[in-house]
Amino acid sequence: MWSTDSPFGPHNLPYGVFRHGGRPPRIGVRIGDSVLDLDGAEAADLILAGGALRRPVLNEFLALGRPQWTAVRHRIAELVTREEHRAEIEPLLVPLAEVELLLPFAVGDYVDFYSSEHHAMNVGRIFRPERPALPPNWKHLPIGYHGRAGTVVVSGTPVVRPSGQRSTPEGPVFGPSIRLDIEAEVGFVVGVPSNHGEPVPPSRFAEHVFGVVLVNDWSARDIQAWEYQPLGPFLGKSFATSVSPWVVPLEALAGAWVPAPHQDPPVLDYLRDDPHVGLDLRLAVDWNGTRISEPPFASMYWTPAQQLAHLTVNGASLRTGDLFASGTVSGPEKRQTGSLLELTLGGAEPVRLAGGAERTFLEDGDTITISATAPGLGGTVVDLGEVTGTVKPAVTIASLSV
Ligand SMILES: O=C(O)/C=C/C(=O)CC(=O)CC(=O)O
Ligand SMILES: [Ca+2]
Ligand SMILES: [Mg+2]
Repeated sequence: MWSTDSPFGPHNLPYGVFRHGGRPPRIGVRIGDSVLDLDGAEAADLILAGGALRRPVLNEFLALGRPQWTAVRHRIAELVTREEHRAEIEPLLVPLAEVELLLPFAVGDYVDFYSSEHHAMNVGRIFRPERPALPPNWKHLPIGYHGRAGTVVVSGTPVVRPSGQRSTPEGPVFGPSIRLDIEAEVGFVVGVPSNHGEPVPPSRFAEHVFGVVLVNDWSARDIQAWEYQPLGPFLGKSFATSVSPWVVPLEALAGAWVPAPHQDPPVLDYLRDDPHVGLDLRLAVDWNGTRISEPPFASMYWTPAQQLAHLTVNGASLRTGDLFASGTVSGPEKRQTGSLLELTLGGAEPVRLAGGAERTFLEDGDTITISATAPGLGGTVVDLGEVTGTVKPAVTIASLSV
């Protein structure tokens, strides 16, 4: 049976969807280096969830709401910690190494925020050197945009280098991006929908949000810089957004809430959260195996509850499976930035990787892995797993049948 010594012990219990032995996708929960087959557990009446665990995605389970999430979590914890259940669950355990992990939920709407003050300052200086680094609205509302849910992919999915327009002194040219970048982010997964027309205040965050994934918001900086004004990110970010395969329930992060940075000027009433707290998630970014950055999520200026309140304040409704990402996580130090744009100062200062290779932006064949841990209750550690992706060469127009 498992103990909390493992960062994937019974205090974590993240949910995912896996394929094993040629069978259709099933919902499972990670425990240690195994996956507990929850489809099998519900079929055997070891867990009662009204059939929601016998589906190929988490959505029906996500829609059940917090009382049911808690009940199922307690039951799973019992099953994996009590000796009396060993014989029942042993046939339902699959080695992690033998499974393929799939996108765990059907993504509804996808929103990406811009909530790290350090990131916004850094990018502002690089993209708009002639203007104040922070736009005038930045400290009054969590800036965001609606992204492309259909290109959210699970960790491990190859990322094909996008082609598009970029600006040159001779005018715009078309071709594969030459400034392909990453953005290390944290994504929040909505379970319980809201009514169209009714804002969701910060106090109701935990009623609606089920849990957390890690996000890499791949970004083509050259395409982005040319296209984004005045409407915001479009093709420079819509080609792929990778998420980690394990959705870590908010309950597993109960020991990770910390006071969020003080907000000055004070925010408008609808954005006031009490307590004003963020999550102490410690991210790490590896480039071809070299650790290049350790972004601290606790430094985010806008909290997830404020982001949720803002994105619904106009009456926009939430749907099960909606994903809202925090925005790039960058701390105050250079080795804490969540994008290569920042780490290389806009491509001016290369990063040296193990083996001596120098990089500014991503080359074909490069692999980026974002991982994270959080403090758990009682001195434990909660592992959020990782989101990884390898860059594949651009598909050239000539190779397509037009
Ligand atoms: O400042 C800009 O024009 C652009 C900023 C970004 O690209 C960042 C973005 O996608 C939002 C974020 O991840 O923080
Ligand atoms: Ca982003
Ligand atoms: Mg994206």
